[in-house]
Amino acid sequence: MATFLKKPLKLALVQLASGVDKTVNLSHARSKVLEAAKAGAGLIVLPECFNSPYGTNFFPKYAETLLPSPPTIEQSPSFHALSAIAAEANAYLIGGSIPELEPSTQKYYNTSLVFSPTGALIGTHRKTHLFDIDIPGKIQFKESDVLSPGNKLTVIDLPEYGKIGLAICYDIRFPEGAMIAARQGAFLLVYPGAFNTTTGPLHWALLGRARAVDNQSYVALCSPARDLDAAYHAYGHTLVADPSANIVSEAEDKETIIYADLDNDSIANIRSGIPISTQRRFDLYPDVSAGQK
Ligand SMILES: NC(=O)CC(=O)C(=O)O
Repeated sequence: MATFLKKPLKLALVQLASGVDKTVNLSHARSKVLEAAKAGAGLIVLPECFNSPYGTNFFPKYAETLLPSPPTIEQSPSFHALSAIAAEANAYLIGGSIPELEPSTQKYYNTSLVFSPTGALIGTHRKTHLFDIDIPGKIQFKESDVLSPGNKLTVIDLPEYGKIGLAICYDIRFPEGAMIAARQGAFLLVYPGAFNTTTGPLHWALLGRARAVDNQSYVALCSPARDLDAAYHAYGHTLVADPSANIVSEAEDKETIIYADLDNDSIANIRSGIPISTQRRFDLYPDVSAGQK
């Protein structure tokens, strides 16, 4: 039987309620991550923009400098908090995302930081597809007013478990990155995200299940809790889809932690029963994963 996930993994997704105070957000994230670790989670995920409100007017105010790495604590309190939390929890930690300012170019990014159980930085992802939408009478949002897009896809190796693909929110609407990660062996595709009360009911679970069925991998979507006093109303509904595209765990809109037990058999069985990964007709269409590393 093929191995994608080297040993069973308890995954925890923290649907965090964040506010305007970054220091409070960081210490609240710490307590929820430690709670998840106590429950046995080996990989813990925070939501998109977990240390700030979500909105283009907030990004410059909350942005931190991550390069050159490692930043000082003054340059990035969130980097240092996440590193310390991962080590204290003794778990892999995907730090949702934070607004980043790259000093040499003065460009802003929406960036995710991933830490090992020793607190070492093992990966970063800058949101590659910016959330620019206009649904008249419902929602207008233009991340590109402030943010620049990242220019790389991200696959990270968790040595004890295997590979994961990492992308942020709107990135999930573009299936190519997920397929590349899966074809490189990822057992899990993780999306810290903040859909809203218009696009969430329409597409959030559908996209999570779609990326799972396309790639026969686990998919994790981690949202902030909904705050009706905030300018942006996050959908919530943090969820995990299994490699057969069943939703195995899903939150409502309030703060909570959801868990899922991931195992290799669930991946290997569906891939052997419906072997789409070996049935592709690259003679009819290009192999989108060719040349990616
Ligand atoms: N917030 C996002 O990046 C994406 C989103 O809400 C959507 O695609 O819908």
